[in-house]
Order: sequence, then C-alpha cells, then structure tokens
Amino acid sequence: MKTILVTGGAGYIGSHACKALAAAGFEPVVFDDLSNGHRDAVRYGPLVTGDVRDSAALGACMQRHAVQGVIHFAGLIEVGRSVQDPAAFWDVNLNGVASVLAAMRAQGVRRIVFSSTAAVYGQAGSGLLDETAAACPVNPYGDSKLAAERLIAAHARAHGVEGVALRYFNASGADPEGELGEAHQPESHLIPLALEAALGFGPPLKLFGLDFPTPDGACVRDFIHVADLAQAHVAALTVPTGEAGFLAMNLGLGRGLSVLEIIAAVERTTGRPVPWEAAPRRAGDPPVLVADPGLARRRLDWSPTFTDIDAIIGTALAWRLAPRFGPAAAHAHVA
Ligand SMILES: NC(=O)c1ccc[n+]([C@@H]2O[C@H](COP(=O)([O-])OP(=O)(O)OC[C@H]3O[C@@H](n4cnc5c(N)ncnc54)[C@H](O)[C@@H]3O)[C@@H](O)[C@H]2O)c1
Ligand SMILES: O=c1ccn([C@@H]2O[C@H](COP(=O)(O)OP(=O)(O)O[C@H]3O[C@H](CO)[C@@H](O)[C@H](O)[C@H]3O)[C@@H](O)[C@H]2O)c(=O)[nH]1
Repeated sequence: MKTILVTGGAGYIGSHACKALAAAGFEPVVFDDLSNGHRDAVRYGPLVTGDVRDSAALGACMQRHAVQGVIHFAGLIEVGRSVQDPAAFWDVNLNGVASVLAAMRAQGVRRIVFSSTAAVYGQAGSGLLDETAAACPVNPYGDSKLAAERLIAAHARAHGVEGVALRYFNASGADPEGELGEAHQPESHLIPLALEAALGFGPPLKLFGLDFPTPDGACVRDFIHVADLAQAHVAALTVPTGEAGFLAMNLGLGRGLSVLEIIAAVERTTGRPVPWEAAPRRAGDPPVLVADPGLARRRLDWSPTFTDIDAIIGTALAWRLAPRFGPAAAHAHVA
C-alpha cells in the first residue's frame, strides 16, 4: 500500500479524497490544523494535527508514516475574505506550499498534487477556459494560488519534483453514501446557503450582483461534484508530468450555471422556494468561470459521473438533512 500525506484532509474536498484514496488501496495520512476541518471527517487513516507552515512537523510526519506522495489541500479558500485580508491568504497559501515542498525535498518525496482553482483565470473571458487561457487573477486568493503553482513548477525544474495542479471549478454536493459533506464554519458557499434558506434554517440568501454581463445578470459558475473531484486526485498521483515535471489541469463539467439557475435548482430539489434578496456585488467575483475539462479527461482518463445539477444538489440536501444536524433537520419535510 502507498501512503499519501493529505494536508487539509479534515476539510470538505480533502475528506472526500481520503475516502477515494482508501477505496483505491492507498493509506491517507491527514495533516490538518482543524482550523476549518472536522476531526470526525478523518475516517480512512490517521490524523496528525499541525500547521502546514511548520515544515519540520510535516517532515517528521512524512518520515514516521513512510509517505510516498502528497496531496496538498490545506489553505484558505474564500474569495471574498481574501479581498479583506490578503496577507493571510498569501501567508497560508504560498508559505504553506513552500513548507510542504521543503519537507518533501528533505524526505525525498517526489509527487505533489496541489489544490488550485479556477480563480487563477480571473476575467479571462466568457467562453470555456482551457489551460492556455491567460492566468490573470482578480482577487488575492487567485493570486496566492497562481504563485503557489509557479513555485511548484520551479521546484520541478530545480529539484525534480513532479507537480500536478488541479484547478477545481466550484466544488459541490456531498458523498453519495452520506458519510461526508460540506460543513464550512462559517459557510460562505452558494449551494449550502441556498439550501439553508429554502429549509428555513438560515436567513434569506443574499444574491451578490445582478448587473454582471451575463444572460440573466448573475454570476455564472461551473459546479462539479466533490466525489468526481476526489476521483481525479487518485489518477493525478500517477499521471506522467512530462519533461517539465509539472502539469496544470482544469476540473469542471464544462457547463455554466448562473446563481439564479442554482436557486431554481435548489427550489426543484427541495420543493420549496428559496427566499433571496438582491445585494451588491461581492468584491473579487469574476462574472463567468466555466471549464474546458478536456485535458483532464484525456490525461487522467477521468470523466465526471454527476452531470445533473439537481442530482448534485440532492446529495448536498441529503447530507444537510442527516440526523447529525439535530432534530430540526431530521424533521424537516421536503418534497
Ligand atoms: N471548495 C471549492 O469550491 C474549491 C474550489 C477550488 C479550489 N479549492 C481549494 O481546495 C482546497 C480545499 O478546499 P475545501 O473547500 O475542502 O476547504 P476546507 O476549508 O473545507 O478544507 C481546508 C482544510 O485545510 C485546513 N487548513 C487550513 N489552514 C491550514 C494550515 N495552516 N495548516 C493545516 N491545515 C490547514 C483546514 O482545517 C481544512 O480542514 C483549498 O486549497 C481550496 O483553495 C476549493
Ligand atoms: O451567499 C452567497 C454566496 C455566493 N454567491 C455567489 O455565488 C457564486 C459562487 O460563490 P461561492 O459559492 O462563494 O464560490 P466562489 O466564490 O466561486 O469560490 C469557490 O469556487 C472557486 C473556484 O471557482 C474556488 O477557488 C473557491 O475556493 C471556492 O470558494 C458567486 O458568484 C457568488 O457571488 C451569492 O450570490 N450569495
């Protein structure tokens, strides 16, 4: 069995990746400071608590568990918050990667799969974005992720690291078997907040901007199921990285849905209206981000199994209504 260090493995996407790794015969060792993760989401291997900026602790963990590869999820994730507090994002997202790379070098670990993002593209255009599109982030979150990608690519050239950057578009849904799901604290993401509003557990959804240059005026995103993202990470551990030693690939469905279309899908899925109110644009939001996922499909032999937004939201709804959320959730009646 190959042991893989999964930084941020107590978080939303990382925990789903650990499940996929375990199913594929790997042992995932989670390294997480639990700042935004959950101890009970670490179910498929050991948990080591620590900060990814602590390279010595990472190195000791790699040595103790005979780690053979790294998947680096740990980081700060909210686009809006990055505009308010850019230094924190540069610190955790860039210094975190530098620390992981230093520990890998010290321990002779070659492969790193990195959580990158559609936010590296910024306002590259309104068509499908492939990896040749200009990387011009429009928020500090995207800046920090692009810089981290470049540092990995430089390590590949200088030190023979093999780096794979997976540029996720919008992660969504929950484990179809109901073991894991999205539980950010506080939650800032569209689908969980729209579900909260529809179920009467949260306030009306604030819709950030109806004056974008899109067909209905709302932002357009590409929502990809978290279990499909997880599966791509397993393939990325062994994909050839070529002469450059570095490969960046989009993970999305290749279909854009506007915030208003997501609200309509949540209404269909729950059978309830989503109370919402118009709010000003959120700083740092590009109008349209939709993937051309062709490269990942070819190189990773990967294809998403969830292609229907109602089915994706259905898994998030099932997770939200599970008894772990308390009696209100268990007794909520949905269509
Ligand atoms: N959610 C999305 O739609 C999305 C899209 C594109 C990229 N990403 C990237 O994917 C990764 C995972 O995102 P997520 O949605 O699962 O987020 P998450 O917040 O659920 O998971 C991140 C995990 O990292 C941990 N962490 C944060 N700072 C740390 C530190 N300094 N040391 C150790 N652990 C630390 C947190 O405790 C958490 O468990 C992030 O790097 C994010 O930028 C997410
Ligand atoms: O209460 C809300 C929350 C979100 N939105 C809008 O919904 C869209 C999606 O927002 P959100 O769910 O917060 O995701 P993003 O800001 O697109 O960012 C996610 O997706 C990016 C990739 O596209 C990742 O890099 C980030 O880590 C991840 O948080 C945006 O237009 C938001 O303005 C609202 O209108 N109201």
